[in-house]
Amino acid sequence: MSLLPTMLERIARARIDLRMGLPVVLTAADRAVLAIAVESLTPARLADLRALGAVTLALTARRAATLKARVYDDGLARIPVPADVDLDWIQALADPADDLNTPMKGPLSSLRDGAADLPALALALTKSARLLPAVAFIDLPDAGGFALRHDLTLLPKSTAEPLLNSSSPLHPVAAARLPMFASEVGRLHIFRPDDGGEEHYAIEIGRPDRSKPVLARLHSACFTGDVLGSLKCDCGPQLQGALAQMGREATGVLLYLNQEGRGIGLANKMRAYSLQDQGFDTVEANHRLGFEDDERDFRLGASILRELGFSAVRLMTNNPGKIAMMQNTGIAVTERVPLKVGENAFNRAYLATKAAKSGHLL
Ligand SMILES: Nc1nc2c(ncn2[C@@H]2O[C@H](COP(=O)(O)OP(=O)(O)OP(=O)(O)O)[C@@H](O)[C@H]2O)c(=O)[nH]1
Ligand SMILES: [Zn+2]
Repeated sequence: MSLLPTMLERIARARIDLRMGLPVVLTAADRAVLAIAVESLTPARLADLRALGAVTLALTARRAATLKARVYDDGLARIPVPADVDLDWIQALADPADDLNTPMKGPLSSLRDGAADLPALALALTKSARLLPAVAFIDLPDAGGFALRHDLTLLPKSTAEPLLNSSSPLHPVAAARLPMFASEVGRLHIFRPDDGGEEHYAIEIGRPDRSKPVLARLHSACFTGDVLGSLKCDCGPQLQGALAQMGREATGVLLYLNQEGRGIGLANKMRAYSLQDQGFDTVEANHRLGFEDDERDFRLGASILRELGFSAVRLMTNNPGKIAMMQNTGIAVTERVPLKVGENAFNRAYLATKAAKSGHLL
C-alpha cells in the first residue's frame, strides 16, 4: 500500500498551489524550473524568487502579440524581468486591464535560446486553474531536493503533461427525479471527473430511447446569462429554449458543462467583459487576455453521453465546432437542430462576431 499521491492528484494539488500563490517545481530530464502564477504573485514571493535567480516571465503567444513581444517559442514568449522593476510592471504585462491607459510597455525582448517546454507546461497549468495565463519562473538546480526542503509540489513533465492534455473520465455520482417547468418528467445526473476538476451535469427529459438519436444540447455554463438573465449573450434563452423543446417532444438530454466563459472561468470572463466595455469584441478580448477564442473541451460531453448509454444525437446548436467534436469522439450527429433565440440590442454585435469569426451558423 502507498499513500503517495498519484500524478493526477499532484496535478490537482498544483492547480490549488498556483491559485493560492505558491510556486510549483516542474522538471524535465536535465532541467527544472520553479514557476508561480503572476495573478497570485505577491511582493514577498517575488523577492524570494529573485533571491534564487534571474526571473523570467512566460506569456502566451496571444498575449505577446498584443504587447508586440516577439514569439520565438511554440505558443509562448519568454521575457526576462529586469532586476529593477516591481510587481506592478510584471502584472501589467500579464493583465490587459490597463493596456489602453499605458499602451507603451516595451520594448520587450523575448528570449530565443533555451528550452520553453517547462514554461509551456506552467502556462497550461494556470489555464486549467482558471487563472490568467502568465507565469514567472526561475531555473532551478537540484529540483528534487529543493521541492522536498520547501514542501512544494513537483511535476515531471513526461508524466504530467499527457495527463493535463487528456480529458479525465467522468463518473456518475448521484441522480434524482427533478420535475421542472419544461417537463415534469426530469432527472438530474451529477458527473465527477477523476482529476479534481469541475463536476458536470446531465438533465434527462422523459425516458429517451437509447437505440435512437436523442434530442441533445451541450450547454456551457454562463452564470451571467443562465442565472442573472444577462442580455450580453444568448445563453439564458438558449438554455430555456432547449429545455422547452425537449419538454414539447417529451424526450431529450441537456448537458450542463461547467466550462464558464468558453472555458476561461468567470473571473477571466469578467476581465473579458471589461475589455469589451473598452471596445474590443468577444474574440479580441480573449486574445488580449492570452487565451484562445474557445478553451472548452467538448470531449466531456461525449463522455457523459456515452456513460448515459447514448451513441447518436440530434444536436441543438449553431456551432459547427461542437458537431465536429461530437463526431470525432464517436457520437454520431444525425441532425443539427438550430437554436436561434434571444437576440436583442445588447447581444447583436456579439452574435455577429461569433458568426463572422467563430464560424457560427446564422
Ligand atoms: N470568454 C467569453 N465567454 C463568453 C462570452 N459570452 C458568453 N460566453 C460564454 O460562452 C459560452 C456559450 O456557450 P454555448 O451557448 O454552449 O455555445 P456556443 O459555442 O455559442 O454554441 P451554440 O450555443 O451551441 O450555438 C458560455 O460558457 C458563456 O459563459 C464572452 O464574451 N467571452
Ligand atoms: Zn452567456
